Amino acid sequence: MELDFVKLHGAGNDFVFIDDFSGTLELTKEQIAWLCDRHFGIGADGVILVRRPNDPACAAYMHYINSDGTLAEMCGNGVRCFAKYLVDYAFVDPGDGALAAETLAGARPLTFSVDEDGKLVSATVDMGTPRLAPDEVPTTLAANAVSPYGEAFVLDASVDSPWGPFSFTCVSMGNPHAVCFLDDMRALPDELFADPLAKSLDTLDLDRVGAFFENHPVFPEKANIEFAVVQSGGIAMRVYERGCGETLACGTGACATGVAACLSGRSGCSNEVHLPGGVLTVSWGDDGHVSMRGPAAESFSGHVRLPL
Ligand SMILES: N[C@H](CCC[C@H](N)C(=O)O)C(=O)O
Repeated sequence: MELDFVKLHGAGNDFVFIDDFSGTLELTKEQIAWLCDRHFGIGADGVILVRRPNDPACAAYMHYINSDGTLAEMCGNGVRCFAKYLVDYAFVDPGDGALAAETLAGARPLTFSVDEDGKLVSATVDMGTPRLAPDEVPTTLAANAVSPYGEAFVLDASVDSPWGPFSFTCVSMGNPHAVCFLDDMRALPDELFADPLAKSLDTLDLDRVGAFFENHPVFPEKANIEFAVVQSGGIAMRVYERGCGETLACGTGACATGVAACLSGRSGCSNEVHLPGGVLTVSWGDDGHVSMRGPAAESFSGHVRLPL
């Protein structure tokens, strides 16, 4: 099988885009894994197929697949890159300044800005309303708090691990997220840090602790695991993504973390989220919707012959 592709990223969270408007492309898990392989393939956190929308109000349907071949309901950085693909490759007029993307989690309206060549540079996405009820995340952890909207939710609930207990606040942005605020890293065991004398979010061994909780039974559909520190200048965050491992950024994860920080009283409801790949601005508005703003960039395009 031979394919044309375009490689794009949002704050370093990167994707292989393939035009599948005919809706005929079926890729196996092995082919997805090969496309995402950073040594033998193109290299990406996921694959996004651009398909004809079911909702006529939407410009196109974004079919997002994690690098392990599993489907995900929503992808925030992916939506901004999706908008860039649609604008830059003439599916949408750059002058429109707005479009709606259809996803498995529903339509996601967005506005975008373009450069002097009419190429999209950033987008602000309406990420919808966070779902907090345990059965909507989903998690088997019991609700222990009530949100300002009267929703029972899981706040800083302790889950044990080989390295002691970690506390999670659970939020769905269409996909499941568990946010752990590292309020006191000194309490964590030295073995979890590359430099025990300088315990920090940056030196936390995410491949061990993230993988453990991604697959924990309290998350029946697995979960994206965020570790965050609320600081005066915003929220620092790293993410171990369901079906991908650590990524440089996660849009839905940044939204979930902003919502969790607000719900827990650690911050207000508008935050700059600082990730290894860049900064995303998230706001949980009075209308209950979360707005996410951030960049989108094209790395390269090409043609590939899949070996499988
Ligand atoms: N990186 C994506 C999230 C992908 C979520 C996926 N890993 C899942 O299984 O939910 C984002 O920017 O929102």
